[in-house]
Amino acid sequence: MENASGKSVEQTESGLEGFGQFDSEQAALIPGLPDHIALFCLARVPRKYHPFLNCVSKRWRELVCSDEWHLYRRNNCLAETWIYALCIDKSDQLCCYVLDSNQLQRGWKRIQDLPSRCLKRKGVGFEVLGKKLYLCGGCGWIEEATDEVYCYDASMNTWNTASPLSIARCYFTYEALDGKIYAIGGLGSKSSNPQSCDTYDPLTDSWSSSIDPNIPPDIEDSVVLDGKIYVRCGFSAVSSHVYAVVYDPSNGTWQHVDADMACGWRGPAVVINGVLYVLDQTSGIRLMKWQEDIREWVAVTRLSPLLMRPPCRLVAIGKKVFVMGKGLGTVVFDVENAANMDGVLVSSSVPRLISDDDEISWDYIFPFPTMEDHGLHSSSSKPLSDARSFGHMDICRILEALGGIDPVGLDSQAPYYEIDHTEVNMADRILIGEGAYGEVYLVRWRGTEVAAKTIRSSIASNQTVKENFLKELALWQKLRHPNIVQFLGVLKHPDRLIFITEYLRNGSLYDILKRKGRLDTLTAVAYALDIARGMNYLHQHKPRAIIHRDLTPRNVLQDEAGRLKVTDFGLSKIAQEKDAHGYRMTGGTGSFRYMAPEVFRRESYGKSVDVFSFALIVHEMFQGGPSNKGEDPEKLADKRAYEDSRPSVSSHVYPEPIKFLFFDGMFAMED
Ligand SMILES: Nc1ncnc2c1ncn2[C@@H]1O[C@H](COP(=O)(O)OP(=O)(O)OP(=O)(O)O)[C@@H](O)[C@H]1O
Repeated sequence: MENASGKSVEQTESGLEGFGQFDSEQAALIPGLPDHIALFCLARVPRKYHPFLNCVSKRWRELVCSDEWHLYRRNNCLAETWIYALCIDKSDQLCCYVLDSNQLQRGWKRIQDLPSRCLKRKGVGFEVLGKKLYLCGGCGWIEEATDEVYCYDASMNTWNTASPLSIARCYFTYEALDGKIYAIGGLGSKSSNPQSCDTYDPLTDSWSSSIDPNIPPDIEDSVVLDGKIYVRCGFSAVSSHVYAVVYDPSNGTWQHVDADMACGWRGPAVVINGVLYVLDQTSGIRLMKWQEDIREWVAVTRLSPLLMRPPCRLVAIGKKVFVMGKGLGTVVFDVENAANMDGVLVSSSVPRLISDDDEISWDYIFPFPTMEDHGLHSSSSKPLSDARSFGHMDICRILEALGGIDPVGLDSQAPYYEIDHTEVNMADRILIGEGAYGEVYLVRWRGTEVAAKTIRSSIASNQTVKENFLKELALWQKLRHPNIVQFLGVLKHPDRLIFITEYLRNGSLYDILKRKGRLDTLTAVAYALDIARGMNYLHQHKPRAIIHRDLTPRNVLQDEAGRLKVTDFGLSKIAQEKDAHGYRMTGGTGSFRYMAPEVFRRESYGKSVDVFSFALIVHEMFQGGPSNKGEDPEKLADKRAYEDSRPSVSSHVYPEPIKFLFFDGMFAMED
């Protein structure tokens, strides 16, 4: 595979020849098109849609995950670079964030957990080669430096172990150059000599080591310039000066860097168009440039401390400089424009993370799928999942034959759409209300007001209840209808079960009826139609109808435009579980009032139970209050279940068709 990738650099420089190997014998990538034309088109699909491509067929997945695809996109300037940042979070554990440099508005996203063995490490190396991210060495408070290396394959979204470093080291510097990783200097374990350089060759998955007395142990930073690795060292290494050494891989020599260059190199560095830029944070934050012709450091611009919180680090992509401060607050500017600007730099920026993590290291790679992509795009939109959910069995068969996958199917291992809990600031939550399952809060997510529904730990701690609940949410997340409250995701929280839906600021139909009493006919009919459309959508769901089971005015919410939307159909599953465990359903909040007889009798039931509840809600809208208002809801449900009692219908309150609707609903025995 790696050999093939080396070869395909040359093959694909000029065009699509590198994909010739895909042509033979297999079914066409796109039926009716030669593969090289299909590839020409597919490679131009933006990065954010690759997870969708991944799911169309096995062959498309193999293509998107291949080195050839990666190289082709890079060689044709189609690649979209993502920046990876290694941070230490509040609990003192390593974590990794990623930023899509073309979509800054999406902000930093946390990627899949790092290998558990290295979570507590410090001084690790973090470097990129191709589409792989390497996490090397490091040490812990009680753990000596290690030689372990882990490799993250961004196209597969997996971590694996790679060949260990030649010697254990931590707090070293690392650079990628000519397709190899160099791990330089740092501190070692008691038995190892870190005054050496380890070189990793991905073609052989092996490290080779060379010792040189010029390699300093106290390394601050490094950068690749003119095909050489420049390493900046701390103050204390030799006398009281900052000094730097340079490694030339062409002859394997280490030399000291001239003092004029070394003394002005006072911070993280990047190279843009062969010019060295340094972020000097010793007084304010200034971007300096090394002007080789006059051999001087020249100030390019300065950054407002209001924009950034030092310590800052730098990454360059093309002519763009990304400056990351504390909590990954990020400022981006074009270095050419910055040079023409006087004074404080104004630029685009990415807000810092709420968790205020301290970043310690980062790098960037050319993009391949990451956890964020899978999390954001995959679950609700997999072609096979969609085809199944809409009952297009013939399309399912085609997709299955081509190796399509269904991550949201009922038997799926990844049934719900996760939202990183750091994206929602629960500290600023506003309590909207409380139901049988927990509190509902108004919170902000990605700049939008959303409702966060918390599930009491007494309910969510039951594993069966939780699993059923997540299964229901997996179903809900696929639904889209103007009269259905939009489910947005489950908050990935270590010890809470919280899910996010759209926020409907006008409250529930229960609130409306309480406020207004009896509704005029036009409004009541409009509301009834809204509910009916939403319910019809649920009942028409394929391959199985979704039955609400707990349709009440409290579970019908109104948006700002006055449209009603049905919610909480997933929760009826929990109610079942609660019943099974001896809990009451939602009696306290009045569900008994709208409960169909067969549900009360705990018989098997179908869509008609929702029709029953719907009829009672319609009745209530015309009547101006719940039927049999004074009666105890549970006794009422009992009477309806065992004595066939039904609310009375006064002829003057209802228009004739509504009266029929009401009777049909109340006495509907079959679906
Ligand atoms: N998406 C939402 N947008 C705005 N308000 C909401 C949203 N979801 C729920 N609420 C409000 O929060 C309160 C509690 O809702 P919740 O669904 O937890 O309980 P309920 O429906 O009142 O009762 P039950 O738990 O018995 O169904 C209600 O007043 C409801 O109007």
